[in-house]
Amino acid sequence: MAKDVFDIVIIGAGPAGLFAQFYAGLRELKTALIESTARVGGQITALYPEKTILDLAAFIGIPGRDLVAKLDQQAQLVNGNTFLNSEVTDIKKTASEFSVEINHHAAIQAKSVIIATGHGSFSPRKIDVPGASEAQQAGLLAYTLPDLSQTKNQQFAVVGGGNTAIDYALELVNHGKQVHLIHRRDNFRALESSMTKLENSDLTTFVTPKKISGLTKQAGKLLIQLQDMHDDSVNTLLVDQLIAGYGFTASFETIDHWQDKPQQYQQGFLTDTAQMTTTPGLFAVGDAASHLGKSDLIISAFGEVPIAVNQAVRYFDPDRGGPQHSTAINTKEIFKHG
Ligand SMILES: Cc1cc2nc3c(=O)[nH]c(=O)nc-3n(C[C@H](O)[C@H](O)[C@H](O)COP(=O)(O)OP(=O)(O)OC[C@H]3O[C@@H](n4cnc5c(N)ncnc54)[C@H](O)[C@@H]3O)c2cc1C
Repeated sequence: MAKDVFDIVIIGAGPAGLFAQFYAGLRELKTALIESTARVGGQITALYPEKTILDLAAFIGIPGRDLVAKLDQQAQLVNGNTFLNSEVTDIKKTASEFSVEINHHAAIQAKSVIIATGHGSFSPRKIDVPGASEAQQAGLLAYTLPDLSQTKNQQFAVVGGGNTAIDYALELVNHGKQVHLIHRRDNFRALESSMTKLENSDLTTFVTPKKISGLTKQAGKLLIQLQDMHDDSVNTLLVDQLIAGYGFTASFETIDHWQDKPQQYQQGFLTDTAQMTTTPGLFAVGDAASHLGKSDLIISAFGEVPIAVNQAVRYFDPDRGGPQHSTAINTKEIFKHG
């Protein structure tokens, strides 16, 4: 990771963090967007990508995944650095800067920080069966997709019945991989068009209604014991890798260990009208920001972002002035591809 000092480090790439990166780009700020998971979109990506969001100004309903795609596309118009699989494990304030620790080792320096962590870091729901931790250590069980360019002629199993599992299975099929989709029920709770694609693909085998009862390493592969949900009969399946797609849970545990953690209020950090927390230079937006009357809605996050970014500039560069209206911005100068 670069040793430069960023103008703003944005923690969390949910809707608030993604929009913050774009807006900060409009102000030509040097930003790093740090996200603990492998994917952007926060709660929308993790919990409800297929739901139609109805309460956003100007959209007569937009599916969650389409909103995330648009936010991501917009953030990529400007210069900004994005680091996925990177959890902020500590924040320390020095005399003039913030030191933001990533994954317990590397630290980056910033003049200001915007916390957009929602209700905490997402971590995958784990499989709790005999042999699971040994299989994970051996690289035969994973909770996110592997680098698919490195996998040739491999057989995968995906377990789970919701969006996460279906997204993983579809991604594998789209890369030409054989997928055994294991679920304890015959029905899946996922986007219909994704299910249709999987059902129409020769690469998918549905293994239902079955639950995994054990995992065993066998000559570099993984032997999955499967128990039938109707008659309890057991059979096995041998694959190169099992990907568990049980979804994610959010936790404040990591944030609770930050050294310069600002004062908390309800489920977030107490913010003033400048979106500043109780630590000067440390701002919060979206679900991570809390004050009397706050609504945890995407539209509220979008409104808080310009306030936080503009006040961050005022914090580290009081003479700079601004902001200007976006109509006065020369996109040829600011957008990466004019
Ligand atoms: C089922 C459901 C339906 C909803 N429907 C609607 C709706 O219709 N309309 C609406 O307006 N709102 C809706 N919401 C609420 C909306 O999703 C949230 O208000 C919104 O996601 C908040 O965005 P955010 O960017 O602040 O946080 P999040 O979306 O929570 O994103 C936070 C990101 O920060 C990351 N992160 C956390 N801690 C760290 C760390 N230490 N280091 C690095 N990264 C970290 C997380 O992994 C996550 O990606 C719904 C919520 C749920 C659960």
